[in-house]
Amino acid sequence: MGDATALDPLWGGAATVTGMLGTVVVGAHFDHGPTALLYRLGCWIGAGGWLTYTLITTPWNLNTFAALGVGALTAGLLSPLGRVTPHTDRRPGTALVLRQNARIGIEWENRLLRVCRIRVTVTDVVTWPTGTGYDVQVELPGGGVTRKQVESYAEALATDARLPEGCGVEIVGGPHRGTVVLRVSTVNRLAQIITYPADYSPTTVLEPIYWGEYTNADPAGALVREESVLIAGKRGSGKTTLLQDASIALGRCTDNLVWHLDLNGGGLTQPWIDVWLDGRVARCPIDWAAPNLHEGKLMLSAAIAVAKHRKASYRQLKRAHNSNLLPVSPELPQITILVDEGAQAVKDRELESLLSELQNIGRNEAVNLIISALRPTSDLIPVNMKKQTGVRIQMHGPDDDELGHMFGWNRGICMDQLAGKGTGFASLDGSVPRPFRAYNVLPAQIEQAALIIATTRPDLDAASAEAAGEAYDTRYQRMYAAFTDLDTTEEVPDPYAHALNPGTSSAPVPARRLTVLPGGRADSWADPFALARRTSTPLPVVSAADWPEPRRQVARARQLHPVPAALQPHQVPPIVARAMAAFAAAGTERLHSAELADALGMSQTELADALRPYGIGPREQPFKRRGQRLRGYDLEDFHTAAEGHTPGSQPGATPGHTAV
Ligand SMILES: Nc1ncnc2c1ncn2[C@@H]1O[C@H](COP(=O)(O)OP(=O)(O)OP(=O)(O)O)[C@@H](O)[C@H]1O
Repeated sequence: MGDATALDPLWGGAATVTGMLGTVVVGAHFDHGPTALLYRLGCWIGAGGWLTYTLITTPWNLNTFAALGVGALTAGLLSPLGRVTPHTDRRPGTALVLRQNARIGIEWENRLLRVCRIRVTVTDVVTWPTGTGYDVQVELPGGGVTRKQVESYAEALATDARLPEGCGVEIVGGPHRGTVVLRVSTVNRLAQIITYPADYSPTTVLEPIYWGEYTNADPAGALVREESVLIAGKRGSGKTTLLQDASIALGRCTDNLVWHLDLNGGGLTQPWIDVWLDGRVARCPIDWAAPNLHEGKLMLSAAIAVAKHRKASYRQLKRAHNSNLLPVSPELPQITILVDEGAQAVKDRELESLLSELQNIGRNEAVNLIISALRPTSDLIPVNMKKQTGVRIQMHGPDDDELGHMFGWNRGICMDQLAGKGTGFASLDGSVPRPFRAYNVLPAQIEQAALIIATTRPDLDAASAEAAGEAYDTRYQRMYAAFTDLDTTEEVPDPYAHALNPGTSSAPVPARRLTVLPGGRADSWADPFALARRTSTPLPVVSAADWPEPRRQVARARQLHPVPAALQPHQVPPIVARAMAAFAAAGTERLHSAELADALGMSQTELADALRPYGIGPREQPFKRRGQRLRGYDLEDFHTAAEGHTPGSQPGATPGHTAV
């Protein structure tokens, strides 16, 4: 046939070799397995050999046709061998796992036998999507081996596995009590600083709030509708930063009010309320802040009064909702008191008993506590307070003992698993403590959040405000004085006294001097409200921006950000609040129309239509952003609308603005 076609028989050999090589390469790439590979190679050899032979001789005789027929028949009969089936790998145990994880499974079975003397079966190995570790699911043997036994070996297992510094093995429950999941981190994600995600959009306290990330990048947080939180850590370990994370997360909840109790001079609160003191927002983002002992007692007494009042007054509401738990809402918000440096607070016996009483009675009535302390020991946190706390957090420090004091002993955790400031262990309702990193948050970001939260946070329901009494009504005057470095014993002139009480002169407000009486249970000592009533004249509730400037340069800020004359309770329309959140997320005060529309998931026309009723429209003058000169929106217009809007009011169009 070679003569007839003028083809050299070498081409037959070349085609055979090329086909075989191709089969090997493709087979290796797709992991076809040895049987399929041998079958395919056999086919190439048979077909290639026949072709070469016929090129040398001729196909036109009975022998070559018989050989062709026998070859084709054999290939057909053996064809099932050439079928490619998905590759599986059977490991010791019952389950099938992917081949790259099989080795890990066998390693961990051997390790558990070596370190814990427990013969387990690995049933699954799942690599984390972040690539920073993996979960090993193991089946415990029968005969009384428990999860707790494995837990106590967590540190030894991490050492045996030669995990990098800062990485560890967490032992958590599996689908049933006979299984355990070992969460093995292989990259020290805790060593990476994570900033608070710039999302200040409205949310609810009925869902968990988040303050950081676990090692596998899951969000770290807790549901704080009912559970109180205890955060312990040495100085500089990141407690205040964590409380700031919680303040942002809770501030975003439209059914929660944040109160701060910081006896170290109010450092926790200051970055929040500067925007209010400077007159940039009409409402204080933090509903009440107590920077000293006297104010702290007023606050806690008011909180207890609210809780007791709610217990008695909202029975019908609970019945209507068929719920034992007070149904919180923007009209009936939870109050969460964040106490920075609780040790200072519990040094004072009266404050301590107020805190304890509130913690005992406030759960159902949605008056909750988040407390930080230097140590989780009974000298700094009363035993009962710790016992009543469902969410416990211990920040990083040099002493492993602190973990024992906080979570109990032999939990298989150690400080080596953490990575310094801002990292800690969190345990929710007695669960195995998990290492996490708290979001880092800097003052500029708190200010951004404060601008939004000042407009989206709820007001205390009227009934609770009445129960909280005069101390609550007049809190802003005292906060203003305390946070602008005014001496609270100084006389603060009241510019509204004359206007509100015609016929009287603009009398100065008497100094507030509260005497705190020592000793006894909360109900045995003097009512701080009565003291406050005796020593202070009631003042109207007004915006800080309307008060006389004390020692701050607020005039310039007021010129830049004029605020309405009086502080009126009002609600910000959701579209305005969402847009403000988009500005904050973008970290800018001006956004092009397309950018804002994209951020809100609307078309530009829909956006313009939605904002028009509030008098907001794109600015006439285009502005440059990211190299493009286009028309867009200015945050200032949203602030004006947010501050000016009251329910039922008819907002008019802002002069100078036109719709898209
Ligand atoms: N989550 C974090 N990420 C990165 N750095 C952090 C984090 N938390 C805290 N830090 C760093 O640690 C420093 C101290 O933090 P912070 O003031 O929150 O600690 P603290 O425990 O409240 O201290 P103190 O008890 O002295 O008030 C911060 O200035 C910051 O540099």
